[in-house]
Amino acid sequence: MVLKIDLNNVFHPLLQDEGLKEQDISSFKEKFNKAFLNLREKKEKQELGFFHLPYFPEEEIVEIEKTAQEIKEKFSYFVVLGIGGSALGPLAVHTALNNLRYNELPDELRGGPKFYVEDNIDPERMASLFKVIEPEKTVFNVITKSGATAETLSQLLIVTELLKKKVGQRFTDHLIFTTDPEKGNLRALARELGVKTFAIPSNVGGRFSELTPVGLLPAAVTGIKIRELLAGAREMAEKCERENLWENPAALAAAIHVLLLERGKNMAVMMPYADSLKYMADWYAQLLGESIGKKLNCRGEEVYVGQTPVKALGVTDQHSQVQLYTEGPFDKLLLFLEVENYRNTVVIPPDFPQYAELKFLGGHTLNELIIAEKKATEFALLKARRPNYTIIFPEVNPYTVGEFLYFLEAKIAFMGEYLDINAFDQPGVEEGKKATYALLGREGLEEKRQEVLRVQKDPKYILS
Ligand SMILES: O=P(O)(O)OC[C@H]1O[C@](O)(CO)[C@@H](O)[C@@H]1O
Repeated sequence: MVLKIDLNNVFHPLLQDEGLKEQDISSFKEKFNKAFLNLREKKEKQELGFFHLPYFPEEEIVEIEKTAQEIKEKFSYFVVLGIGGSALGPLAVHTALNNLRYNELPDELRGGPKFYVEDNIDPERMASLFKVIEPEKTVFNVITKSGATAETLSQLLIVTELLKKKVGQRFTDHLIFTTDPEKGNLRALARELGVKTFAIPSNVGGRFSELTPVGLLPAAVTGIKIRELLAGAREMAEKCERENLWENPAALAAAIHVLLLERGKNMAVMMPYADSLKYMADWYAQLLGESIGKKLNCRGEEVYVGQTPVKALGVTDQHSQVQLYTEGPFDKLLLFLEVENYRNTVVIPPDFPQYAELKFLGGHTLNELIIAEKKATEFALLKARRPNYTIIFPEVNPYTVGEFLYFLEAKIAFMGEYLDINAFDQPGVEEGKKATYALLGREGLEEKRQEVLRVQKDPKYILS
């Protein structure tokens, strides 16, 4: 059961000038050949580690599975502390593959301990976490690729104090670190404290790290078959090696995004028709936003390129955003996520004579209804000349999720090549990070602090 990618509604004649023609793809072949060779070279030189993740070393998988088993036996709560790529993947995969009400299930029906992903540092949220977990029965998985992210390290300080109060010097038994193999504060702390630590390969950036211990450990702890995830990613990796543009799913989808971006489709909506895939749109928003939103190209010229990610949920957002998608500006490319077989079936009862006007619904299932609504929306968008494409999950399972994650990562890598930008850095977030540290009084940043404080707020623009 493999993922299918339906591109009909990108090439459909009903789209008229808003869509693409097959010739557009043919004329893109030269760009593809160059991108393909560049990526192959980067892969061979071990510059882009995510390409190798589907072939994750067996001994590391065994170690993850062993640790996950120990956690399941000893702990009742597993809390991820991380942000961005260190949180969105674990959350998306958990939501996709575990019961949607996982934490509410009785112990015997859950695949592992109760699971929380704490990315934001909203104090109300953090305080509320401490009302539902028991620290002495909790393991905190601190995830940060750089080992230097202020949000995550603040959380580490907070839970360390809490743990010390509850379990004393054994607090390190309640911590697991996932970080760079060599660099960063967290790696140094791990050495000093002797905390169990997993490595994120140094050539894998945060937003491409879901198929490393970043995602694999939380998945294994909550009962997800991580070998299946990797097997799905492997199948997709092989497809993304194809040297023919029409047969290479990542390269073709990337070409479509770039061609349509050049024609003003500067927004990319992801709209899953499944609550289980809702957080995939959050994960993808970071992947697309941070990777493709760039001021400079690889030659240092100012290009200000990007495709703004928009998150939506079918059918919920049919009653919220779809009006805009069908009649608003012609600036969007939509990506639907469709599920052929949901893991549950709910029947709409047929025999309620007193509800005569509802007869057309009775006897169907919610499964039929949600699929019909997706197809109807897709049709309405097509008629309104809005290009869209669909990734079809025969079923949401570890294998198809593995395929999906890898497909989108490879697509982003191709987009970066086509656009001649570095899809693997994020210089635009550095100014804000530095200003935060300066405001908190970090040594050596006094000048920056003064610069931030000089940007005065004019009271006349503050209303109350
Ligand atoms: O995993 P880290 O290093 O803590 O970084 C968290 C996130 O911060 C960023 O560096 C910037 O937002 C992301 O790219 C990254 O996923």
